[in-house]
Amino acid sequence: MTSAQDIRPRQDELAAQAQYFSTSPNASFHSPSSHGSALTRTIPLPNAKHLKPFATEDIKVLLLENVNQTGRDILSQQGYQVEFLKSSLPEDQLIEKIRDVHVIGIRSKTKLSARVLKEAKNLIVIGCFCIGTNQVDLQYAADHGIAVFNSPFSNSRSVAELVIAEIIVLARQLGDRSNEMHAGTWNKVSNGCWEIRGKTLGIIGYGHIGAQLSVLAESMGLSVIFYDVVNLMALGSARQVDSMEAFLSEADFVSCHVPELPETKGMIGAKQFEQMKKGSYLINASRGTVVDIPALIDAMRSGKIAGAALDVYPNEPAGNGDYFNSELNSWGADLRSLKNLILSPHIGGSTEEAQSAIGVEVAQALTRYVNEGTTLGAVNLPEVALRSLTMDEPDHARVIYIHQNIPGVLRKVNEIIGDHNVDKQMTDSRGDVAYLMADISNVNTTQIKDLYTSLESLPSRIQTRILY
Ligand SMILES: NC(=O)C1=CN([C@@H]2O[C@H](COP(=O)(O)OP(=O)(O)OC[C@H]3O[C@@H](n4cnc5c(N)ncnc54)[C@H](O)[C@@H]3O)[C@@H](O)[C@H]2O)C=CC1
Ligand SMILES: O=C(O)C(=O)COP(=O)(O)O
Repeated sequence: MTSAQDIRPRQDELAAQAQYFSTSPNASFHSPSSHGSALTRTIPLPNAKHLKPFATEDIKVLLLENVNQTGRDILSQQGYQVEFLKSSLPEDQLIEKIRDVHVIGIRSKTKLSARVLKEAKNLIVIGCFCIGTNQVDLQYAADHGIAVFNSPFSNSRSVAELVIAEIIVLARQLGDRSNEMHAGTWNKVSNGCWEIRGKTLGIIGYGHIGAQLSVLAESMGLSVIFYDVVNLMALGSARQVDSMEAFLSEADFVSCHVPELPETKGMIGAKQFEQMKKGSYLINASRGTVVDIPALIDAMRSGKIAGAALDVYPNEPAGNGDYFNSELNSWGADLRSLKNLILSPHIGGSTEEAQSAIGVEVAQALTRYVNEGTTLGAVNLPEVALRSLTMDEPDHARVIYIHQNIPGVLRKVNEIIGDHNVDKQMTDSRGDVAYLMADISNVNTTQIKDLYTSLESLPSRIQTRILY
């Protein structure tokens, strides 16, 4: 039986490893072949039940934006050092903190730009505890061997349910009536208030959220049409409309569910409001940049649009209690003055169910990546996995080699590892970056160090890790 003590490396082993790897190349982070030495430390863990590449207590994790307790627990139980903050950080503070950490967990607010990631010398993986990954420079991360994971659908239902609520609230001007009652005014009206039965909901972006919304809306008597750049199977009686103009002219409610992309920025602007039905409604719970807010304000003031619900904004405050101000957004005050406009603080995915599931899903992906190198579900690297290495055999090692996707690399890598018995190997590429994982046997510690040095010296190298 292996005791908990057995799976920790001895202090003298740690010291020897640290010394060995402190001599590894440590040039500037700009070069793909120059990640910090902490990434490539190989700590032997004989008899460990699960493969652990580092002394787990060396792994530093920074969690921002109030990541759910479920995720915090999973990471802490690994023995990692977990620092948890409730809000996001201003860029200068983020840069200070990110320098140190191997793992960062964020939600939709924290921008991990190339400028920030350039400072992240020890970072091997980013967990987006949300769906969207537009806040991360995915290409920069891939080019530097930093994997990015997200939770592709754990909060989709929560968003769809919120939108259903908003459709009814807008149709009945319920937000305004509630505000009036809070202010002490009784204002019983039916003018401009409608049932949703028989009306048409137009969904832009028929992905995970759009499709959930479609099913819920039909069950409440709405007809559903959708617009998407991809030809998709319509659920129930929903119908895809190919032209945006035809789509907009038919819908009573338009709800946006596209990712933030160059093509979706400002996709609903003055021209699109012009094409919408008079008295129709707009809902945006996707990303703040998708809707041109000054154009929305104009369309609502003119009476073209009878109501709108916004959950997301081009600039969002860093944390709870912060002022949703007009200094950040010149139109902030104008928005707050409009009638039948629901403003919510980016809560589409904020339910207990969604956050708890996301915490588990992303924390597990991070743990698998750190401990085993598995990239299944990564959004910016090729997806590679091998069945678990049996640690009962101490002469086994797992080689993880992230490299530029150029001709001749595999031949060179296999020349290096080919002196040993390669039990299994998998390699895949995505754009300019390739990921190789190989389990080798009949290899001792000295040979592993030689392997590491040889792999590091290849010009194609982005990152080498050897787990044993
Ligand atoms: N308010 C909130 O709290 C939340 C917001 N979101 C946002 O919602 C977005 C959508 O989420 P999912 O449905 O999971 O994404 P998804 O990737 O499953 O679906 C997006 C759909 O949009 C389509 N699309 C892409 N570009 C388009 C374009 N130019 N025109 C028309 N359609 C286009 C895609 O083909 C796809 O079918 C996320 O990217 C995220 O930004 C997600 C979760 C929570
Ligand atoms: O999942 C997403 O993409 C969201 O927009 C939800 O973001 P949040 O986790 O609430 O910051």
